[in-house]
Amino acid sequence: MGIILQNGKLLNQAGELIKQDILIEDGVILHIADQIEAAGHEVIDAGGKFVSPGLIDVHVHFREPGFEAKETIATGAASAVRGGFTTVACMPNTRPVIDSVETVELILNKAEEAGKARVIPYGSITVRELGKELTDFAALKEAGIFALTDDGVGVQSSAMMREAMKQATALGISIVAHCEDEELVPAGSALHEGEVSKKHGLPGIPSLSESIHVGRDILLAGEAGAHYHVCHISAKESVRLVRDGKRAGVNVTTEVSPHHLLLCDEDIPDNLDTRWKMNPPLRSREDRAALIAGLKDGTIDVIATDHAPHTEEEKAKGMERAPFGIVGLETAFPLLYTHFVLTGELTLKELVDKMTKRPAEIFNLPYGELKEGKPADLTVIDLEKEQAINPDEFASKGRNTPFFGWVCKGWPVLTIVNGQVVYNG
Ligand SMILES: NC(=O)N[C@@H](CC(=O)O)C(=O)O
Ligand SMILES: [Zn+2]
Ligand SMILES: [Zn+2]
Repeated sequence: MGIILQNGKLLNQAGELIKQDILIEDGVILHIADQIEAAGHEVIDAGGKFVSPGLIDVHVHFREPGFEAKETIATGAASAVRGGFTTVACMPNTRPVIDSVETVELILNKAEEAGKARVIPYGSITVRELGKELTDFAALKEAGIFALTDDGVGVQSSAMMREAMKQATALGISIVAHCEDEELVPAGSALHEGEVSKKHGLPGIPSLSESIHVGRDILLAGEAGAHYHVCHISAKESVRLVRDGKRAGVNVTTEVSPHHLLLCDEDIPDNLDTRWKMNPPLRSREDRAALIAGLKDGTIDVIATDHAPHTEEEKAKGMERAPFGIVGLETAFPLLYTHFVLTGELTLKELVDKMTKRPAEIFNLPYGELKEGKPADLTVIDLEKEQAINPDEFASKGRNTPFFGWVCKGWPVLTIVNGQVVYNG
């Protein structure tokens, strides 16, 4: 016996919403048609709502092992499916760092136990993310990593990155980079270096600290023939470099976070509330415009949340001392739908593709599309439902979001992973 999801509306190639039924059996999409007879199957009525391929997020921080007060794999995976995400790739800046087969296995086991979103761990590029010694890429690949990254910090040594690109390419693994040249980042800086940091008399984080690594790495990726992916792109110069790299035939891809698309440094309140503190920082209004342009012209491939939960106590330490990072899984779709699709900046299909099909394509995942024979990962989204963002309702332990109180439409109401209903809100 399978499940029939009846009465949902699916996007077709032309971007129109068409009413279709979906038959799911043994975790797989068996059949999609205008109408499928119940014939003994369990029926779920989608009530005319939008049925999307399950959302994919290639950049989340789940904090386990080591920082379980911020988030665990179970709470992170529950947060993911509440936000409509069926597959998430979790970052290795845990303690221990995900630099060994044992830690990869621990995460895969915890994710399996949680039984919510599919969680695929990144392995670190360097041992303990210290930038001194490469990890055993072949062993990590064998253990089931998503890709390699030292997210949280940049790989400072060009020689180390050059060698990483060579080894990863030989094994068919992507290199994913947090781009930050530490020498260009003043101690204690928290805001983008610009008018707003000046106004507050604070040292700033220059765009160059990101763009220098983006440029360097695109050259290295070109040499190695690597797939190189830039994390949380934030500066207009970085967008230009990625655009040029693509034109030159380098296999460079990039992601942007909802907060960098929606906010800029001018939006940071004068009291310097730490819910506006993340790395990279909110940059200028022109940077934000360049990110939107890059998203539209395909320079920026995907949207990823960089979900980065921290405790209330840590975030209460003030702009200079609080940790960088905001949560994002449970607000991404409604925020982007409301502020980009309903405003006419993006079509629904463009937004959904950046959160499903495209991340699957660039990382070779068998998900991201509603097609017969594909794993049954899908999300029912109520495009009419309107409500305010309320962090107290999050499944995540993290409550640190600058979007509290924002009224949005487009809330995920039902999430299915591998044919199992894992969220029904
Ligand atoms: N983005 C952030 O502000 N913080 C991330 C680290 C990172 O993504 O670089 C974290 O781990 O908290
Ligand atoms: Zn990062
Ligand atoms: Zn991150």
